[in-house]
Amino acid sequence: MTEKPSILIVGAGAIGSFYGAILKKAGCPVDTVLRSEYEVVREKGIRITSPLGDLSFRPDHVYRDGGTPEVWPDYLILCVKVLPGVNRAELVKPWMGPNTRLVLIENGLGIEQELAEAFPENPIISCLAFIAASRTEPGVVEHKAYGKLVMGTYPRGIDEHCRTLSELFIEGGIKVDVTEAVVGERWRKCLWNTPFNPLSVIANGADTKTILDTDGGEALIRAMIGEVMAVAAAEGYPMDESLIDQNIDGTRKMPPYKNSMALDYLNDRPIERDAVLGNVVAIAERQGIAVPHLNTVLVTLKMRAALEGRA
Ligand SMILES: NC(=O)C1=CN([C@@H]2O[C@H](COP(=O)(O)OP(=O)(O)OC[C@H]3O[C@@H](n4cnc5c(N)ncnc54)[C@H](OP(=O)(O)O)[C@@H]3O)[C@@H](O)[C@H]2O)C=CC1
Ligand SMILES: CC(C)(CO)C(=O)C(=O)O
Repeated sequence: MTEKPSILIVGAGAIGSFYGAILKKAGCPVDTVLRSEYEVVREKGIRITSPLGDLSFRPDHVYRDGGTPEVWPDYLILCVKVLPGVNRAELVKPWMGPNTRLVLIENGLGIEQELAEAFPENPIISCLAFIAASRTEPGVVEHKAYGKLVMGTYPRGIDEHCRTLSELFIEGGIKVDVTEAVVGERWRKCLWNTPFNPLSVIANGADTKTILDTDGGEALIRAMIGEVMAVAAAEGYPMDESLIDQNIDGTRKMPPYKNSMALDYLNDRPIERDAVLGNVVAIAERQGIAVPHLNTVLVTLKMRAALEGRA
């Protein structure tokens, strides 16, 4: 049997724990770097309930944030929230070896560049997760549904490292689409996240059904998707208008759903406002594209943050 690549998860919350468990199922050695959950995971491992079965596992090594690795991992998978004030390059630096491939499973747009600049010699694989999962208590994750990954080499292409990792995820039991144009796929995913995630926060943690069924809600979402599309097109990623209907129809078919940003808001955690919305508005400004709905939502969220002392 050939030896499987070693994996190190930095940020083993809902997403890191779930995809770490999938790679563990595929036979990879999986280590984790933890902050607040270090003690509990060292003692009890990571517990994951899932429609795929019990995915609980014990990481081969549990490191504490600020530690140093015994060996460089083949793949470092970064799954922390993308937040202002969190320097992700500094966070992963102690764990990156000369041959480590850096894998991002995080939401947002324009989130790879700073890492590509910090680690110009290391291949970067960018992934989009289509999944409903949340941490319910320290070291415990509930995977509710879905789980597909879309992944590609950043900034474009599909290299051998990306191919190998995608095959391991598939072996572990999830669906994967590999793409030559992962940045375009980020824009496609933002058609959903950029309207729904921030709006759910303004609407006090509203789920998808409440957002779409409220008088004017669907129209607002459609307008916001249209604005994201216009910015994407200006950046060289034109998309078919039919994607607006597809996003609305697909969301209506799901049970009422609270996205990851709504859950962060409801649990009094910082939200990924700039990764998901602010960066899109900044690109729109650079491109000279008017995005009045996106801008209104962004400014409103900034006001809320100012009131909460988080600006
Ligand atoms: N949950 C979901 O359903 C989906 C999430 N996503 C995206 O996936 C990404 C991860 O989200 P999710 O897993 O839900 O977030 P979680 O909050 O569940 O997990 C983030 C993890 O990062 C850890 N972390 C933060 N800083 C450090 C540090 N310095 N050292 C070690 N660990 C650290 C946190 O630890 P601590 O507890 O100490 O803060 C936590 O375990 C986000 O970009 C999100 O938008 C995408 C699709 C769906
Ligand atoms: C698309 C969705 C809703 C789940 O994959 C997500 O990205 C989120 O919860 O932020």
